[in-house]
Amino acid sequence: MQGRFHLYEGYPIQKITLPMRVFKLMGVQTMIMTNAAGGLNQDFKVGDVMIIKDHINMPGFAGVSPLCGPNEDRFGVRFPCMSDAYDRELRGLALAVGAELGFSDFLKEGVYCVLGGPSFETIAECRMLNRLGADAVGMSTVHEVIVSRHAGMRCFALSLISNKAVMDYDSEERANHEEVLETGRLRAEQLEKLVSTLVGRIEPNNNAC
Ligand SMILES: O=P(O)(O)O[C@H]1O[C@H](CO)[C@@H](O)[C@H]1O
Ligand code: HPA
Repeated sequence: MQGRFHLYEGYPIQKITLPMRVFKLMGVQTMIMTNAAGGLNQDFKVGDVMIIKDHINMPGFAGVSPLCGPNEDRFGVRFPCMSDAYDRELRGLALAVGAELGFSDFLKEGVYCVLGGPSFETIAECRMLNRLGADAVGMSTVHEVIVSRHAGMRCFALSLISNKAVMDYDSEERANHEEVLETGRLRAEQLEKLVSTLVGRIEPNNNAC
């Protein structure tokens, strides 16, 4: 996909995730997703690339899920498991490929938390999310992962740490979209190399539904 839809754009969550079901019907077995995210983990630097190992679905806590409504049995079960949402094998492969490409310095692993946006987080919210176990925060991806997993596709996702979440009341830093876009431009070529090399190494998913 060239870009994606977001909750904050006003789309119903089922429309945001419709492309995943289209991919499933096209025979796609593995979903690779990328996003830009604010770094909550104090060890992360702007420009780091975080392999997502798990997520915290904040909108889900409030009953906002792309799977709300009658279950589409054609795609998956009513109550899909999410404890293995981000494929362990693909995460390992990405770390290995990243090391081969000399990217280990900026390749990390962590937990992504999705919020609705479009406002960036307050300082208190960033502190809370970090204490809850999130390493990065953003406004996308998790809904797509949930629908992909429901449909039995494997998921792999990367967050580019485009900015550091502001955690300190004395800080002069302010989250802004220009910085997000600029960091994206700086890492674009390396991210492309990482993803294309990874794709070349992925074996077909023989366990796919
Ligand atoms: O998650 P993606 O779409 O990469 O973009 C992230 O960057 C934008 C904010 O700068 C938001 O859309 C947020 O979700
Ligand atoms: N917060 C939420 N979403 C984001 C951020 C952030 O700091 N950076 C990029 N997307």
